[in-house]
Amino acid sequence: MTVKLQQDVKEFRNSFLVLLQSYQGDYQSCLSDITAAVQRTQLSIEALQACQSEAARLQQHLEELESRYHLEQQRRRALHNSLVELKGNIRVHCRIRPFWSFGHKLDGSASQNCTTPGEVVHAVDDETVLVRCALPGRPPTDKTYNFERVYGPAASQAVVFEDIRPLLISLLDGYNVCIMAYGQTGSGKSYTMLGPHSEDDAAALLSGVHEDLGIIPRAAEELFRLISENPSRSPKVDVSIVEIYNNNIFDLLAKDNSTVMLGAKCQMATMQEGRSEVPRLTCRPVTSAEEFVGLIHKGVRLRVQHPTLVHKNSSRSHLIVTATLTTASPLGNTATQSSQASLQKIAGASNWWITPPPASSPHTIPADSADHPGQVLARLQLVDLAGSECSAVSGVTGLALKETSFINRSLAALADVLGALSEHCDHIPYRNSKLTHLLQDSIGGNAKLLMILCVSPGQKHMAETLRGLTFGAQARQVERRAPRRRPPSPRMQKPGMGLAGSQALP
Ligand SMILES: Nc1ncnc2c1ncn2[C@@H]1O[C@H](COP(=O)(O)OP(=O)(O)OP(=O)(O)O)[C@@H](O)[C@H]1O
Repeated sequence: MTVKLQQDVKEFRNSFLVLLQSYQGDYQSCLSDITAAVQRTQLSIEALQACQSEAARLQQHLEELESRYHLEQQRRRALHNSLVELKGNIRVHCRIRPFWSFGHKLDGSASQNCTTPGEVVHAVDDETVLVRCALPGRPPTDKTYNFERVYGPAASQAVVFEDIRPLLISLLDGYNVCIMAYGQTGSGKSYTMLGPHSEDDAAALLSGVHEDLGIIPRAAEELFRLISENPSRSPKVDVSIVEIYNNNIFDLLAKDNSTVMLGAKCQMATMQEGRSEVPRLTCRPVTSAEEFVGLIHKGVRLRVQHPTLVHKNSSRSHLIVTATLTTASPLGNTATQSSQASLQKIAGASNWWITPPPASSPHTIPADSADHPGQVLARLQLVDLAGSECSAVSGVTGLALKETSFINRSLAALADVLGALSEHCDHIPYRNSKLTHLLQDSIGGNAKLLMILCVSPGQKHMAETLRGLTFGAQARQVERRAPRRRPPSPRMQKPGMGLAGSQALP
């Protein structure tokens, strides 16, 4: 019995030992698996860390490349601007207004730089516009247009004005400057130049919140800010406002009560030297941005506006605001031939803000009279053109149809003038329309001319949009004389009388 028990215990021990050995084998292989897995994990962590540091290196490299690219872009743009200036090209900026479905404004972000069905015009980058042309029965095609600057629908009034600011510095440097908004009806010209409309009062478009203000009130503010930076040579500023309605010129600042509805009708006259002028045009001196904007209020209230199917507050006339700057020349009316030579030198200097000579100098002249000889004169023209439109689309009839046809004819005359200029024709047909006749010196003369091409992004406006973009692209091709500073002329005309009257340096 005892022997049997001992035998059982021995067998149990043996089988236990076999079992234990097999578990030990499993344990060993498990352990080596775990060790291998840990090693693999460590390798992965190291690889991950290596990847992470490589990604950080690439990110840094990318940031460096991006900043170099932006720098290069800025340099390229500066070179392009110098080239444009040297060749006397017209600068064209294009602004795409927000998209409104069913002709109504979308609220908030819906219209901001994202694609909505029916929205066919896009800003690809800040120099390229893309139009997705989808005609029924044809595969969609993309057309691109390049301009000096392109603003998408989200661009604020402040961003648009930032690119205008240098032109005001040029104005105070003695250059004539013209900024003109062109585009289809309802494409945002008045919004860009003046600000948003008020339902009841057209002039209230200037009294909105500051961030909504357009180029004209901002330019008035900037002009007087720049003037205040150098009070010793404060120029005198005179403002005139005219509209061209049905190919007639109306003085919107005329006092005459009988003309209160439209302003006084004016004629153009050609002076002996061939300059075109509007005689007896009202010209008001202003001493602050508020006074300047006050006059614009007065003028805009008289401007002709009618609703069309496209646009409720459609401007039916071209509005031209002219600010004329008169200041004391650094040399006075006793200037001799040699002083005239230094005058030319000063006119060619990089900064117009020239410290006046000491009071004892024989060249010193009083700075406060517009008629005083030896004055430097520069002119700023701000133009809100009436909208180009297809009468079939805008739904106009009767008198409105007549207005539309005058608007379209004057814009066609503008296109003809630009076409003749770009082909360097001997005859430029400025006199085919009051608009081109009045703006002759700004378009073909020595002014720095910026055209702001406003476009609607919707499919239904595509034909007009393509026409406008083609017009803008052609305008960019026009090479005029390089803009010149006005020389301080010994006998300067009275400011404001000659809207188009400026003389180039010889
Ligand atoms: N960028 C913009 N952001 C917000 N609203 C805009 C913008 N552009 C235009 N609008 C609005 O669109 C409407 C039409 O614009 P606007 O009156 O400036 O067009 P227009 O081109 O001057 O038209 P018209 O030639 O018929 O006078 C207005 O209600 C204006 O406030």
